[in-house]
Amino acid sequence: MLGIAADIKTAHGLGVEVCTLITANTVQNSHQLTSVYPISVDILQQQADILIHDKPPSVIKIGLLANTEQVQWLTRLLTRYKKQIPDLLSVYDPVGQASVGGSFNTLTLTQLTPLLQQIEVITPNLLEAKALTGISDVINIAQLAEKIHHDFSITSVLIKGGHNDDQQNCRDYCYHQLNQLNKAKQDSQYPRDKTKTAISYHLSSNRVNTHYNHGGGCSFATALASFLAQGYLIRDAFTLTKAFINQGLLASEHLSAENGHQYYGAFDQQTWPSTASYFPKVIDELSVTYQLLPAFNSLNLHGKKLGLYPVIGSIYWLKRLLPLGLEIIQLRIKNVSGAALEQIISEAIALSKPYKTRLFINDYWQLAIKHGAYGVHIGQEDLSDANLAQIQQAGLRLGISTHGCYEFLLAQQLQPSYLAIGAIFPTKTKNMTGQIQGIDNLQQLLALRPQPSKKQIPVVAIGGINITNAAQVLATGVESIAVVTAITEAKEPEQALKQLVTLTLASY
Ligand SMILES: Cc1ncc(COP(=O)(O)OP(=O)(O)O)c(N)n1
Ligand SMILES: Cc1nc(C(=O)O)sc1CCOP(=O)(O)O
Ligand SMILES: [Mg+2]
Repeated sequence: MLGIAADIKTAHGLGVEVCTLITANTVQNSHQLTSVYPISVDILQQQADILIHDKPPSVIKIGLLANTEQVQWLTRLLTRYKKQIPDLLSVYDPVGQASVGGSFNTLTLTQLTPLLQQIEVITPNLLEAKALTGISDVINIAQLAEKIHHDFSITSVLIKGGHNDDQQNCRDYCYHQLNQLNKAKQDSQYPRDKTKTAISYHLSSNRVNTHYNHGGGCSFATALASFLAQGYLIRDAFTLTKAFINQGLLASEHLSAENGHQYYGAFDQQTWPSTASYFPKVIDELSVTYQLLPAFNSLNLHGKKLGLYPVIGSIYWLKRLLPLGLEIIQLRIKNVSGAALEQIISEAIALSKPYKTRLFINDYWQLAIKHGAYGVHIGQEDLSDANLAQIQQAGLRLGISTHGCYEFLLAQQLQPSYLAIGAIFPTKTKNMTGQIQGIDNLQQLLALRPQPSKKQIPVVAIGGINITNAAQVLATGVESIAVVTAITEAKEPEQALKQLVTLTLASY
């Protein structure tokens, strides 16, 4: 393995246990690589055999492979491990050329192919992507990524932007085939557009001017493997990885400048990236479509707090809750369509008019516009079908569901009236498999908002919240908690609502 120190520092910085198998001793510094001394596959086999008895890996990150014997050995090893550990993921950083010049190996594509066919995630830079495809003249990232996926059946192809021409921005690209990743955590919500079999997007950040980037490629792949090992979905793992890399590069920017960018130094692996400014801009179909859309109207709270946000499924519940003086309620109708649906929505909107309560309609944005609702709540699955420009022009407020940092950053760019984060805890109201955030993730996502001095979009937490755990959720600083069953299935709903309102107000 190349960059063994970088790998260990990265994984430990991110709270992941790591075992390393060294495939070669290299003679290199940050200026040059002079020799590579491969380790025999006999030794590697013995190490793998003994380590697997300690603890099975959840992710294997592969870096330098020095010769064909090692490639063949690893191909056999991965084939065997995958039978033993069905959820095992492998991340391959196709190390070939050293960033400081010189080659680590002379492997051909034909020799590498059987191994590539065992890989789930690959992280080439532009030069490596060209070598993997045999395309030397085209700089169409999408074409390169799709060819890598197609030729080797690799589920996720992440092409790093470090070698691109753009001097201002470093744009990394992800092509992700929608089948089994992350195997361990099936994602019930994705893709937004259910007809798609693959998604692609860019993550873009300002280019950082530092020469302290030696080992950055290893750190990228190991950070990605570390986030995947912790159960993050690929889009969130990739976003966190980009933030981790930005954080490390920015940490050395001043050192590099101080020495006049004269020599190279080691990439500075740090810990969990928790500052909003390290996180990239998400560029996908949705952000491109709506890049010029103005911000949605705010909730006009005039210093008041949003408080408890009941999400209810009938006119019966609406009539029961409207007189209770809440700032916000959502009507979430499921399994009704046609005229009956329109009747319910129009009646709900009419019923809410005499009250100060802001009524949001879930999903049915056209009916919400038609009948003049205060706002509409749109989930990730509905985002590609909804016409956000129409909602905005009609003056309706918009709430968007998010589950993880990729969706949160993207939704934040759309400047809705509020953002929802869920599911905080397991819930029986909706299938949220693979999307349970917990308190830690909620806190991490809240840190992705702009500094309090800038305009912050209110955040609502949802999913499995009840009287027992509400205080814990509110302690994170969310503006509101949204609940379904904590009210609708309570023995005494008004009493439960009152308790939740008290807890919410006490948290401000
Ligand atoms: C406040 C709030 N947050 C999230 C949701 C979930 O919306 P969505 O993802 O569209 O799922 P459904 O509610 O439509 O099943 C919500 N409704 N409200
Ligand atoms: C409707 C819904 N959306 C969620 C999300 O995370 O987007 S969680 C959820 C269910 C909320 O119901 P309860 O309060 O009964 O757990
Ligand atoms: Mg919805």
